[in-house]
Amino acid sequence: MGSAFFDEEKARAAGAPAIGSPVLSSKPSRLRHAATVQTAAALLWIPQAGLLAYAVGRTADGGGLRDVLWPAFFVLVLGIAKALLDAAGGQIAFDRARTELGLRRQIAVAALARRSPIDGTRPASGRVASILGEQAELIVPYLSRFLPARFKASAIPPIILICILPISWVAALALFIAMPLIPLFMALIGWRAQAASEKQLAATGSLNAFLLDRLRGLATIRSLDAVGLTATRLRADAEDLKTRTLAVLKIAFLSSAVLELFAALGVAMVAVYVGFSLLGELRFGTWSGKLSLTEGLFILLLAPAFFEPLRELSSVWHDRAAGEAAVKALDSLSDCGMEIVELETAGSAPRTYRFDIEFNDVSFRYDRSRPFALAGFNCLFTEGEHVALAGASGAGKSTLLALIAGLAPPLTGQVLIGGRPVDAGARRAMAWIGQAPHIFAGSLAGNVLLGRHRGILHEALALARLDGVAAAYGKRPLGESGTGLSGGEALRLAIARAAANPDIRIILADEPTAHLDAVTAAEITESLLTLARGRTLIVATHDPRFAARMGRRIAIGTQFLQEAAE
Ligand SMILES: Nc1ncnc2c1ncn2[C@@H]1O[C@H](COP(=O)(O)OP(=O)(O)OP(=O)(O)O)[C@@H](O)[C@H]1O
Repeated sequence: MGSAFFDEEKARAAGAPAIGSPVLSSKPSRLRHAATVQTAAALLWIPQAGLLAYAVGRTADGGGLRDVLWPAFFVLVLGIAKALLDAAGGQIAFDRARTELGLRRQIAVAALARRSPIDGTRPASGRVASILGEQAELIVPYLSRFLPARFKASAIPPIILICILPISWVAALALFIAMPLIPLFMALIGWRAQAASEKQLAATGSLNAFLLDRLRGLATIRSLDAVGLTATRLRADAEDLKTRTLAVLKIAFLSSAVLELFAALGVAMVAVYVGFSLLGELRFGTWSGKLSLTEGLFILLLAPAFFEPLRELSSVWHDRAAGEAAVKALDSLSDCGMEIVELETAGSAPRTYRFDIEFNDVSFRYDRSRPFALAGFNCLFTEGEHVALAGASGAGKSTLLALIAGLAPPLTGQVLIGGRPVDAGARRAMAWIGQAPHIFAGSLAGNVLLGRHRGILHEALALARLDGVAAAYGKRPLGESGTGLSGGEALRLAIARAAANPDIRIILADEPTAHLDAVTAAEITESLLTLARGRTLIVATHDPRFAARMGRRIAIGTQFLQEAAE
């Protein structure tokens, strides 16, 4: 089911990291290219500073216009090259980051699509929407800004140091002393920042999940006068999120303040040394006696550039914490849970043989802590049979239907359809009619056809006895989640959907007449029986009148199976 629209192998081949891989390490070469280009752009400041210092020095020594114009021209050319390189590097990094995000999202969506709808441990929809839509976006600044900034911060300061050292060992020493303090403090802060970001993202996810859940159940909340309580809980959650967001911001401000302090100290030390050297007060620290104006200016121009990459790293430091937390959150969506049966592509061609359904010694339980929902179950449903599954509530009737549909694999034993495990071909021939079918936003006809050809619409509506309702609605859209349709009409819509699919050979119905009045239940029964002519119909039901219309009745018990031919 899930793999029908996403090929994980393809995504991997395109460079997506494996599910659960905590670091974004796939195809790092393009990011390294981007970082190299941006580093080259930043390094162009060194010749620019040299040219500027030379021009000022020559002017001070009484040079003419010629000594200023040529350096000015080259400074301009280098400036243009620097801007172009910087823009190109930024674009490459951004493109790569968006591609990586897309692949990560695809993997998470594919993993979610594989999760069985009967898996109670599936992440809440609100949390999934928050992670996939909002939190995942934090990966882009992490990749496009933090990783290149880290590369620049590790490459540029040493190169500038190498340029300054031959002129003045004191200036180089001042920068060298200030440099390691910054990464040290950043690392200490970053360690706290990631934990804070993870907590903040978790709080965002759970607030979204809570909000979506309560919005869905707004009618229940109002009818049970629980609005106040819900609002109090929502306020508490929002307060919690506020506290966590402020904690993240506090760390972000702290890291900026620490960096600014050390950067300012470093530049100030160099400026004081250069100033006093030029005034002739200090006569040490160079390899060749006195510091000239050109040399002093060159050092002064390079000192802020020495700290610039570290400053940039600090400004994106928070992106790293948030990005890594987002990667973790996205990966958590790919955690293994109960998965639907793998639908092999080989079996995806329409099946032409008999659709007998066979249970061979099938056992199933939802998780280790629960008792078996089905234990050692053996049964054969021959094609075209109409079977009622009876049994006490919780006996395992819905579970049996779910196993036929391949919504989960059996723990032991086999479920075979036409002698083969459930595959795409068998799935295509199945219709599932539950008690509360999902109604999509849109018209009634659109909901019945689900993209199929309109030619079949009239017949499907007539079979489900839904033509009157359809005529009343016309092209008007149905209310959200089918508001405006009665329970019986929603069920008829589900029957019409099945009738609109000509490939249906097996109909699985889970208590279709529950909660309906006797007349509507009888109508639904008739529609289902008409739909099931020449097809297999397996119905889990507590309705004795419906069960009496079936060809066979099977009593399901947790520990036993009793079959009774009618
Ligand atoms: N998604 C689920 N996750 C965990 N346990 C489940 C899940 N669905 C059902 N169960 C448990 O499995 C057992 C069988 O449930 P099942 O829904 O198959 O019974 P049923 O016969 O269809 O019941 P009913 O007639 O009330 O619909 C029950 O103990 C139930 O609590």
